[in-house]
Amino acid sequence: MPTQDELKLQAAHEALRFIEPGMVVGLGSGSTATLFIKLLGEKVKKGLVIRGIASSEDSAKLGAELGIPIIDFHSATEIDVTIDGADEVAPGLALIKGGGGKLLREKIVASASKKFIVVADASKLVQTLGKFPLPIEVIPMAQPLVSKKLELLGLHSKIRQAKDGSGNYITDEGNLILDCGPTVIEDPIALGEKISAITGVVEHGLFINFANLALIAGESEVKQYTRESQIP
Ligand SMILES: O=C[C@H](O)[C@H](O)[C@H](O)COP(=O)(O)O
Repeated sequence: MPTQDELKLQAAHEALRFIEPGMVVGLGSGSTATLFIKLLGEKVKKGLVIRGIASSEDSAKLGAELGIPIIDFHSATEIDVTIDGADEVAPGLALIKGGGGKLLREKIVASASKKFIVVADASKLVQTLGKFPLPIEVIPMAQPLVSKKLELLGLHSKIRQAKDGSGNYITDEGNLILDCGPTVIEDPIALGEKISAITGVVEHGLFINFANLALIAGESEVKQYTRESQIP
């Protein structure tokens, strides 16, 4: 049986089929998107001409190291296709993202993308979002207020800590991440609107109506899911 890392690699590999010469490609963040960036870097070394817009400092650095020309929204305001990972993929291709803390720039990149393709292994498929704690990016000064208001929505939040033990995790934009739940998110659109209405919230990790396609690697194959697909 393939390992989870092997499955992630298979999904990332499948995404290469959607890249054409001359495209502006959105570079996602996280372990699966990183595998895709590495594969894309190999193609660029062999002569593929594309430009990348990165969804995090990490992905920008990696892309540049691999020889992918990294541009920003001053050079192009439209992205042909973005390849990114997800923490949960539910029916309708409703997603939770932000497990790696990059949700804000990821959502900006997704919002500028003509096509947004999720790459993941089958463990990310769920019927209902929320088992993975929902990440919310908040302005540091507002955190206690935001946490209190999230409680009123039934969301118990914790400030994310940096993995190296240096204290609070700080995003690329200098903010905090609150991880909320686990919970059961029956109506992600309604919940997203309520969270966004809290002053001090910068962005949340619910990505609804962003993804057009998901490439999900299971034991025997990489399956394509659209918004109409049943999630097994
Ligand atoms: O902030 C991180 C991103 O949203 C990632 O794309 C997400 O957490 C999935 O990451 P991974 O591919 O490592 O499971």
